[in-house]
Amino acid sequence: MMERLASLSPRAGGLQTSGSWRAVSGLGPHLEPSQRVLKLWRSAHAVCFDIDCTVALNDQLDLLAEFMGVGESVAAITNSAMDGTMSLEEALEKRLNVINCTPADIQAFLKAHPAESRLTPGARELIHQLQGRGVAVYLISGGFRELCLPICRELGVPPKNLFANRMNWQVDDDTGMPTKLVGFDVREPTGHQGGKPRAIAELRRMFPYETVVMVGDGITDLEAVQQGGGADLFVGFGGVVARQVVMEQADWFVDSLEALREALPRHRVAMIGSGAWACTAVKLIAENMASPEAAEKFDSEVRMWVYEEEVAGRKLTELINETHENVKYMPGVPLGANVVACPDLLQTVKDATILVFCAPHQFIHRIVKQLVGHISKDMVAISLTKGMRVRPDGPQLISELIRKELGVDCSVLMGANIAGDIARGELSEATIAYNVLANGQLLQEVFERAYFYTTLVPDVVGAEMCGTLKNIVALAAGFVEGLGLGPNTRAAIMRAGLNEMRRFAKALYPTVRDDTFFESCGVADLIATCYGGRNRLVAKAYVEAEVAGRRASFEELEAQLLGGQKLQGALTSDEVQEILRRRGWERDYPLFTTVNRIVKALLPASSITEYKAAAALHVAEPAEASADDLARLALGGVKA
Ligand SMILES: NC(=O)C1=CN([C@@H]2O[C@H](COP(=O)(O)OP(=O)(O)OC[C@H]3O[C@@H](n4cnc5c(N)ncnc54)[C@H](O)[C@@H]3O)[C@@H](O)[C@H]2O)C=CC1
Ligand SMILES: O=C(CO)COP(=O)(O)O
Repeated sequence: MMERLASLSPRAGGLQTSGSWRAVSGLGPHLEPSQRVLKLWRSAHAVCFDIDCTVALNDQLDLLAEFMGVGESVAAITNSAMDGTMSLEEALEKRLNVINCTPADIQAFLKAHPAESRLTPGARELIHQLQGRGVAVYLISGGFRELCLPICRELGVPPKNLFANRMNWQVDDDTGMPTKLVGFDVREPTGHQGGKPRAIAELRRMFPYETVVMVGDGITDLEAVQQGGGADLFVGFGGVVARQVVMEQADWFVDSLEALREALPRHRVAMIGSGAWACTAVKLIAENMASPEAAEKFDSEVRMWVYEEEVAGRKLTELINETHENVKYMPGVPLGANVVACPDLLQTVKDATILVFCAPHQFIHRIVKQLVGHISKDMVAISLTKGMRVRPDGPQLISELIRKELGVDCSVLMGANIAGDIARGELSEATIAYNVLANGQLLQEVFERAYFYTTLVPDVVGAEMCGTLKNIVALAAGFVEGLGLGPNTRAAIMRAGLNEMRRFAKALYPTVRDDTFFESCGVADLIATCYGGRNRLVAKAYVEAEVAGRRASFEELEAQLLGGQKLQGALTSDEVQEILRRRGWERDYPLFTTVNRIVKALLPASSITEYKAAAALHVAEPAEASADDLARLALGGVKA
């Protein structure tokens, strides 16, 4: 086919584009797409397909005519319309007159020619793949609904996305049943010249599609880019019939739908971070990307940015690439042979379409700054980092930072996700919070595993506030555990913590939804972290050291106990306290305030059980609380 097309020379002289709103792309045939064309195809928000001789192997009306024994005379009229030598209205009218069928004839025709036998090879797969990427697919046909609907259904396109003509029937006065074909409903845009651009303009009025592509074989499809408000790109299809005018004027001319499918980009995921959770998350992602079902949509390779360091005299990236294991942060867990560790941040994100941020929160700002100017605005970002930044003008969540600095949409994944347990395949759940539903759904495909359930919620800020603030409550839970107290006290502290989390989140961001606190990112993460996390572990050790008279700072304990992993709660406590202090809210959040006073060694850890009183004390910084206050607290003598 390609050889035949290549040998056809474009029509001599200028192309007829009378009244067109933009110049055609130049003399064709354009058998290879230009960069501009590829970009439009790959960024399409909606793709409109012609049916006859495009997604279907025949012209449906011609096939019906053949079935009715008037094939030749109707085919001649069809070709005149497709080549532009007869108006569409006139051709439709003439063809229907010649066919002159009854409803029973149509039923018999559909039975003799089931929709699946009429599909062009590759049509179903292409449409399925486009829909899987969140692209809206429409069928816009100059044919008739009666014949096109079964094709629409067979292709998985919702019937409401079909634009086509309707036959008019004479109705029997006695039975009320249709009996005889008497023309067509002229109110449908598709029954007229310029009907396809009009249908597209109507779609654009209803939906915010930035880029719309029309794919078809005929002159009426080409019109879609020649009139204002129509499509942005016209792909001529010559796999069934190659029409000279279409071949010459199409922005891109293909002879197989497979070529369009192959030109769709595959997503590529890059992970930024290589600690315990980053490694576990990359393992989940790599398992998904390596699966045969993902091959059409995703590149199997997942690059992981590693903050380079030496481990046993070797570079960590080299060790990971040799052993497929992060021997320092997640030893004994195979990450997947398709994970490639990379010490160069820009190299890691090159060609990526999905960026996963999972570095400890104190490093994110520096990382993001290095990425500015190297990230396409189409990139889909997600943050797994739990924490926030505090600037003089107020708090900034990590997703806000990413969105603002890089100009990309940023979702978050938060939940009860102790990294080591998930790495061993223990069932867990997570919340994916999105701003753009299509991005949330795409990210679900990236993360969801049989042992890792994900739920979508439309509250990014709420989910991220939950993930951030529960780290403070986990410190309180660790203090309680270190004091040797039982479940009642831990539950009391967790309940009070949840209450402060919710109030604080809503005070800062009134759009935060209460429901979010019942998702995995809310109460479930609070429970998991208060019973099993690193914040709890270090806080417990802090109390034990204090009780044993060997005071150790959080930094010392982090280094001693976590082997390079980072504690987020102590920093977050300082950051949140800064906001409370500036806004004069310290007494409204007594648990947060008391935890911070303990973290800063202004109060003993035992004051956690009297957090209301402890927060009400006047504790001036940097001077510590008075010896009297401390003594009273230690003895449990202070009342709220
Ligand atoms: N570990 C867990 O179970 C979970 C962690 N998270 C969150 O995920 C985020 C990342 O935590 P993990 O992956 O567990 O990391 P981690 O705490 O296990 O490891 C620390 C990471 O920081 C890197 N690092 C050290 N210095 C750095 C620097 N100057 N610049 C950049 N990176 C540097 C290290 O190379 C290492 O990859 C945190 O916000 C944490 O709260 C969320 C859910 C579960
Ligand atoms: O966020 C976590 C679990 O969901 C991990 O918490 P830690 O950092 O306290 O281990």
